[in-house]
Amino acid sequence: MSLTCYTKATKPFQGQKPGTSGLRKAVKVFQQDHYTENFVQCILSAMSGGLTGSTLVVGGDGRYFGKKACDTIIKMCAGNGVRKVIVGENGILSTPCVSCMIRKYKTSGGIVLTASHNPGGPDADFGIKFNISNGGPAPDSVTNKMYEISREIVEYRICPELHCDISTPGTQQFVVENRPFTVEVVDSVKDYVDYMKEIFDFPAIKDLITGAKGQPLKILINAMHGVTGPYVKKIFLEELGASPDSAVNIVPLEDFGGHHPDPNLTYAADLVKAMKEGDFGFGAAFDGDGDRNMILGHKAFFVTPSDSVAVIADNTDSIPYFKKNGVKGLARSMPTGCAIDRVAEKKGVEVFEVPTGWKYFGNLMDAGRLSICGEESFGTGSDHIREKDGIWAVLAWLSILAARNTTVEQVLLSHWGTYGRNFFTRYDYENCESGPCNQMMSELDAMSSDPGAVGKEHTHAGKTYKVAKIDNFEYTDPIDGSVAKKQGVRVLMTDGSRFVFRLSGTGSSGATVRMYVESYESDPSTFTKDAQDVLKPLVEIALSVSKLKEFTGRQQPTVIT
Ligand SMILES: O=P(O)(O)OC[C@H]1O[C@H](O)[C@H](O)[C@@H](O)[C@@H]1O
Ligand SMILES: [Mg+2]
Repeated sequence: MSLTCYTKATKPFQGQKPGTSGLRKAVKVFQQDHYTENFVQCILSAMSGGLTGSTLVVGGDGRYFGKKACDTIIKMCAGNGVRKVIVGENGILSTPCVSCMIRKYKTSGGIVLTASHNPGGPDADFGIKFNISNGGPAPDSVTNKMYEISREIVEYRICPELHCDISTPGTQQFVVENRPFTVEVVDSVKDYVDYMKEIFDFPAIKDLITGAKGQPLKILINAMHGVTGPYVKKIFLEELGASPDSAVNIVPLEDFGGHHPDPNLTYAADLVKAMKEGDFGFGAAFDGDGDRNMILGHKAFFVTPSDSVAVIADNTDSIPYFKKNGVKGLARSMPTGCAIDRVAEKKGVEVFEVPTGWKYFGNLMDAGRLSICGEESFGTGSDHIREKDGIWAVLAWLSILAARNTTVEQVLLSHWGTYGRNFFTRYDYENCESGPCNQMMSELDAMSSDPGAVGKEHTHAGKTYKVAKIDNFEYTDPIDGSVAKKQGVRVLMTDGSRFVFRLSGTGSSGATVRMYVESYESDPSTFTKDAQDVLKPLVEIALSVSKLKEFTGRQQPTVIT
């Protein structure tokens, strides 16, 4: 029997503009009649190359509304002439896994159902993101096209009679308007786990964890009730032989147990506490969709994401993938601490500074100029896929510990001994009023064209910094020449210290201000100092230059990293 498709009349919704990582809004917004359908139609209509004969990967982090959205997407793919949809069992696929599968099966792209690290549940957030055929988030050219379409949309195509069961792996064949249409429900973890086994030396990591060659390394992995739970279970417990108490919160929940599934010192406080109290040598947490990670050592020794990527880049000889493919270039997002730049210099490879957002790394990777990159926002990854990858980062760290037979803290101390330490901190002011924050940003922006601001000295608690340059970061992609403007105001000091202000692109309501502060120290006696103490004078100067407290009305940040 051939199923019938329908063209449904609709009207544009305001604000269907994909942000840094897709369209993120409250679940209630997505639940409005036609809202989700409109946006899915925009994705499908914006796909270059057309849909006939195409295959798409669909899956997400298991948050509330994910299954409903999967069902809608499958029906609309059928209605729009897509040939095949590959969907994770129960709609579950981590973001790195979607990227991996798009590349492995050479599909036209994929749709990821996640609001990443934002809370989930009926009163929380949902999100839809489109990834292109290289496996990475759609670039601005594509998301702008989606947005243009969303402003003029009058109809969408759907096959409402198509009922498919995504709860068990297997292939389901349909005939839709006399065309074949296939839905393949796949095991959520298999392709990803197979790939990790190619990239890393699993037996070496297993020896480390089980103590085959000495003391076992006790690890504690906290999946924060996000999508990584099944991946953690398979990889760390089953493949690498970690004991059952090594993994917690590994059952994905639609509301992440009511928490923010965000691996930082505030929202992953239970991991920090357990690491402080227990005798674990290594701890890690991931965000809702599995692309972010936080790494901790014994007694909750904190590895900043900016240092984490630099350490991985410095130790590629511990990872078979890089031994095989070499390291072509390194990169970080602009606000990320500059530790990796020093590694690139020593290794004699290119280093790139891109705007915030993983999508900016994709072209460089596709052009064979970038192997390892990271962001201060707990994102670390490589050109093995086109998303950042939390579990990959943990396996990279465990590979380094296995090869060097040492601790997390010792790895950092020896890294700083070689390169010096880039002290880094980030202050977040979440959910502020948008108007005053925009005003603050435009006043900061105005300073970049004020010649009087450069050369000015700022002093706090006996420390003086002299402004060398102020700009609003602009990036020209070396591969396709596209330009991203106004990516954050940077105040650069003559000694290489700096602070940066930008507004978050991932919040779902109000404005979140991010302030990033960094200073470089080469004196070994400073290396073990607390970053907050070392950076305090510059933090105070940044607060006073920006008049942040006046604009936001906030005396304290919501989160300090
Ligand atoms: O815009 P923000 O809230 O600072 O978030 C920035 C981050 O958002 C997501 O996680 C993106 O995948 C990252 O690439 C980006 O760094
Ligand atoms: Mg994420």
